[in-house]
Amino acid sequence: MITIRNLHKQYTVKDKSRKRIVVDAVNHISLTLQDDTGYALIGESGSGKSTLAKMLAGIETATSGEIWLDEINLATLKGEALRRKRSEFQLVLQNSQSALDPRRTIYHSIAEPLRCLSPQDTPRELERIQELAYKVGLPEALLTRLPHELSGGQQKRACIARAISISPKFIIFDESVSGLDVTVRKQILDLIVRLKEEEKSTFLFITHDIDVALYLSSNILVMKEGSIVEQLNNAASYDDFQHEYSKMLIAALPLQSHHIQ
Ligand SMILES: Nc1ncnc2c1ncn2[C@@H]1O[C@H](COP(=O)(O)OP(=O)(O)OP(=O)(O)O)[C@@H](O)[C@H]1O
Repeated sequence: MITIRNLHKQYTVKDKSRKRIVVDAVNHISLTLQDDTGYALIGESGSGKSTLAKMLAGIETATSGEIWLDEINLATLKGEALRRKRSEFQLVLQNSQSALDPRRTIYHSIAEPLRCLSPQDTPRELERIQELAYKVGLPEALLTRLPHELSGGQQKRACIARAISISPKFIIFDESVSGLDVTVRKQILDLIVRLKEEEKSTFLFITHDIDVALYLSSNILVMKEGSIVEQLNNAASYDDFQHEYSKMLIAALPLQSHHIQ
């Protein structure tokens, strides 16, 4: 179980007149994410979704507040213990190309977390990487290629294989299907739905697209100006959203809403 307690993130930025102002990107959020459960987090651009994801993934430090994994407050860990617990949080970013080392093969990128956490002998590692490639629908022949030799969808599959390689407790997908064409986007969404069933991980899927959120999960969190304004546990359609802001997001959808087919 992941427990977020009063998590806060402030950035200091300069406004137009170069005066320093403080932005509350994430504003005292408290939240519990259950094991082996899928969640979708939606909100407009600038609502703080990525900042929350980065704090969960350990890329950003919180200004205040706590993140607990089961009975452990991550802030109390150091060194190897922290590295091990941190590896339980894997992040799949929107831009796969920047997430994969451009000079190393796809095999190497997928194997990296495994090598860091639990090095295995070469035949066992090879077997595991082949198994992961199969799981995410990545042809084995692509493992020896460099990232730029793969399509956007294939790169995404490689990033997902990397994230699940060490069977983490928690996987965060940050806008992970943005920028893919409609058909490829659907394939990756279906892959994520399947993996959610197969893997014993908690999934948090971050998107600004309410249709994508509904397609992926019935547990939906709505974020506005750094706060979670609505949390649904059995969402099945637009009608389930009650908060004014959620309704505004739905009203702002194009008339011919792009339900995922
Ligand atoms: N490194 C940073 N320095 C200063 N301000 C930042 C930084 N990162 C984010 N912010 C600000 O924090 C707020 C939340 O940004 P964040 O990227 O978390 O939103 P988001 O909901 O993920 O948006 P998007 O959907 O566009 O990615 C915004 O006002 C943003 O300008």
